[in-house]
Amino acid sequence: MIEVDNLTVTYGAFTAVDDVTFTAAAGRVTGFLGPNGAGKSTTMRVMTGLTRASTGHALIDGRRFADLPNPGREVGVLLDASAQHAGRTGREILTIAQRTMRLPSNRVDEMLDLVSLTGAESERRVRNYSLGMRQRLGIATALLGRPQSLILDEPANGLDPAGIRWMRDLLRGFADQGGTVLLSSHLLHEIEAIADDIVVIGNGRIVAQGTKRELLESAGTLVRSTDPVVLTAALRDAGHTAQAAGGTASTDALRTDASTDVVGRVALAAGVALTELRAAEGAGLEEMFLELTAETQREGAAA
Ligand SMILES: Nc1ncnc2c1ncn2[C@@H]1O[C@H](COP(=O)(O)OP(=O)(O)OP(=O)(O)O)[C@@H](O)[C@H]1O
Repeated sequence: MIEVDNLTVTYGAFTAVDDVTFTAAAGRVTGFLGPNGAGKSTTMRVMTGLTRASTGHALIDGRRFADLPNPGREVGVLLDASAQHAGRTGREILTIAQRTMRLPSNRVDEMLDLVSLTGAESERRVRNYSLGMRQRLGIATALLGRPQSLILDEPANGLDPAGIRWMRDLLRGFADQGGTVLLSSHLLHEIEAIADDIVVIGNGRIVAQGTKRELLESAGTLVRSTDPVVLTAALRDAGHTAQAAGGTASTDALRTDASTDVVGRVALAAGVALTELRAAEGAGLEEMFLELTAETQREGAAA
């Protein structure tokens, strides 16, 4: 289990992480989702002892990373796949990690097999690896010490579709065996496809968290009509929320907390023809994410 309690990180006058609290539970995949610059990497750097918390703390199975006697055996970390020593081969990098963690030497070949790096590829210098190969090597390094927890920053970055599927299955299997997986992404569909629990961060603050199901249910109903202005007013008069879906005014789609049958009745009474009516779940997490982070997005801020 990974616990983050009231974590704040400031750089001078700038607050990169602002009183963040969440838990990534054992046996579950927790997706840490947010736009660029939201504070995901900074939070993960605190978890792994690379950045100091200004206040609050992050614990891995009840202990700070710095207090773990052999950290690689407790928590597998992949923060930046390109940060590996470019002049070493993949095999050398794994072998050094294997020795540092005092693991049996056959773990290196086991991990190379697991991440599908061939013998020839493992002898190639990392500077000649593709980004996807670096990610695979990074995941191999993270898993080497049979840790109970994984902390992965944008692990799908650079993987092709088959690689993304492979990683998803790997992390699912890890969680199903009781492991804790925390992975960050700004790729909403990736998180939606893999996560059990989701923590959404924007401008250093948690803007939503819960199980994927809860967050999708809270997405409400999506409705398109011939007259969104009249329908918005009618829904609000009936005591419901109604706003442009996706946080923009340039669409005829509305999101409301009213159920689909209520929307149908309100629209009929208001004389508005509906062109689409469905649970917003089908629209996926993306709209909710855009809406939740509209104020914190760079594009949103510039608009
Ligand atoms: N050492 C530092 N000094 C000053 N500001 C920093 C430092 N490290 C990070 N920041 C700032 O903190 C904010 C959060 O950055 P962070 O890397 O945690 O975001 P992120 O959510 O991981 O974004 P991305 O998806 O782009 O990787 C950014 O505005 C960043 O510029």
